[in-house]
Amino acid sequence: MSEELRTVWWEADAVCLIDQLLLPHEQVVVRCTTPELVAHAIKSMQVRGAPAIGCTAAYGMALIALQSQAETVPALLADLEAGKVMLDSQRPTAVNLAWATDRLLTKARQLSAEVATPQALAAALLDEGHAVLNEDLAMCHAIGDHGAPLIPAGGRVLTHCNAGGLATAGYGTALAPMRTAFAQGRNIHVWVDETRPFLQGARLTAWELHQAGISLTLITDNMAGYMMKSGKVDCVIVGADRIVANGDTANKIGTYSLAILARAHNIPFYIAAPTSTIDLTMEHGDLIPIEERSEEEVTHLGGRMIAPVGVRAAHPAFDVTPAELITGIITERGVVTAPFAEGLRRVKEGA
Ligand SMILES: CSC[C@H]1O[C@H](OP(=O)(O)O)[C@H](O)[C@@H]1O
Repeated sequence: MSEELRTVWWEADAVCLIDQLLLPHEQVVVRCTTPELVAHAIKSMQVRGAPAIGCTAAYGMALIALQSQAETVPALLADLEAGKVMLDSQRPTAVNLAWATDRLLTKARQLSAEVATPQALAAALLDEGHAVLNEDLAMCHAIGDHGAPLIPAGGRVLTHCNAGGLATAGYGTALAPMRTAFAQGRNIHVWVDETRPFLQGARLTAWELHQAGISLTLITDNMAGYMMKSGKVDCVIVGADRIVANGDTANKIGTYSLAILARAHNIPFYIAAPTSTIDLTMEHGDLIPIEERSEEEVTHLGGRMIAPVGVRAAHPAFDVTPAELITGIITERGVVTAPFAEGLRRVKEGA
């Protein structure tokens, strides 16, 4: 199997990441040498996917500390508070962004009484950024271990968007069960939704699975129901951007439709996500902020206008799947099934 993918990493005083806007035909590394470049990478989706955004933002906070001109620790804390506001504002739906900036700011406050200089605090925050990344990698593999046995004997999994290594530090969430089952020698086939309008499936998931040697078929989003009705899908596994206390889950636009189709065809529908994607502060899915992205991402394809000039387009980038349509939520601490509230609290609190 190809060398394990790395999506975001720290190197030579910069947050480095694969420019996902250029995949699959170009593999270009972006070096974010300033917090503003980190913010741009998140907003523009050079890096995307909830856990990958979280890892990037964690290093973004460390970069803010390392480049701060603060002469005292309290002044550095003020810079970090402002930096959190700036980074959190780049994208609203994936909870991992605010989770990561909050973790780094909380760490800074905890250490502020112990460290003597802003430089010492900055060094400690870089270590925390490394911890976030390494924990994410471990969580992805654990999700693979818990998720692989859930793939039915037929091994035919439909997935949506990209919740693979490119959406995490590496290895992936929704793709982790397929990667792990494949590594265990199982016969796996993945139906990959292209995922209009940003084409994360066609450009990123297809690239990842092809690189890993895992069998796949690319389909347009409107083929999913046909494949299910034709008996070609054994289960659905998708990622998540925010899972709230009752199990309602925000994920890429089109996920809700898949959940309805899966229920209609009695096909198991799984969410795969690390516990960092669980947000117990929100009671239900109606509270999840849904990002509206530019109309041009719908009216244009590959930089070329596909709609008539002057035509408006809607572009909600996510939708919410109600908990009652979800068979199970695969986390690094095990699989949570209905009733979700107690199980999500258990895995989130690490019990
Ligand atoms: C493992 S999180 C992946 C998640 O993020 C994607 O959204 P985007 O590409 O806009 O960042 C999509 O919802 C994926 O399921």
